[in-house]
Amino acid sequence: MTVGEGEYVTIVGPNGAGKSTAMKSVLGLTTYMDGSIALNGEDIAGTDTNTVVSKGVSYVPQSDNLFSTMTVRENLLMGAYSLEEVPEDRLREVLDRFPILEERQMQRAGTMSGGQQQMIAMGCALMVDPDVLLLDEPSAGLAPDLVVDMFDKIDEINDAGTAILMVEQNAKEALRRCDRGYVLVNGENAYEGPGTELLNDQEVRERFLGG
Ligand SMILES: Nc1ncnc2c1ncn2[C@@H]1O[C@H](COP(=O)(O)OP(=O)(O)OP(=O)(O)O)[C@@H](O)[C@H]1O
Repeated sequence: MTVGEGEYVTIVGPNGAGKSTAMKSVLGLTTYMDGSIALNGEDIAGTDTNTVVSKGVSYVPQSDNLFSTMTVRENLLMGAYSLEEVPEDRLREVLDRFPILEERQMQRAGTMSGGQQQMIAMGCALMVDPDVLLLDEPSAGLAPDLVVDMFDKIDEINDAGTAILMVEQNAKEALRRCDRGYVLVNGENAYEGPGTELLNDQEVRERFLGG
């Protein structure tokens, strides 16, 4: 799989295909037996997570992606934990990107709605101003109208220049929004191509998109 500069790439596929594992492998959060991982041409296989983040890759896990007893502001500052200094201007940019987080800065993260919690997690990941943002099922568990808001937010982040690699169960919407997509099956790329091409491919539709 590749993600180009500023590109928006989606991975879809059945449960257990290895989508989350692929992301965790990039971040050094799991072990793997084969394959290679490169960032800007540099081999980063086996690199520890902090170093991968410092090289411009950030990640929002599917669950357990925030500190529920800490405030929104504290959570965002934790996103910058790996940096030597808390970048005040970056905090400002993240709060501007998510106005609800600015309003609720002093609220405990665990008391906020599912959609808002997902925004906190995304805000945390953006604190390091990543070149590539990895998102594992950002729309999981959200009400349909919030799903649209979430995808709009991701579009905005991508439009601002951050490349996106996103795993999504909401496959049709994800493929509609992205530049390119992969359909992962049993740990292998079964199909790949521009999102709209996959969306219109009859075989992909029948096998993975519910017709
Ligand atoms: N290439 C692989 N080789 C061996 N085991 C793998 C591989 N990819 C994934 N697995 C194992 O398969 C299981 C499911 O993988 P993973 O959670 O990445 O799937 P997923 O596509 O993200 O599924 P879900 O949609 O349910 O989250 C995990 O236990 C993982 O360790």
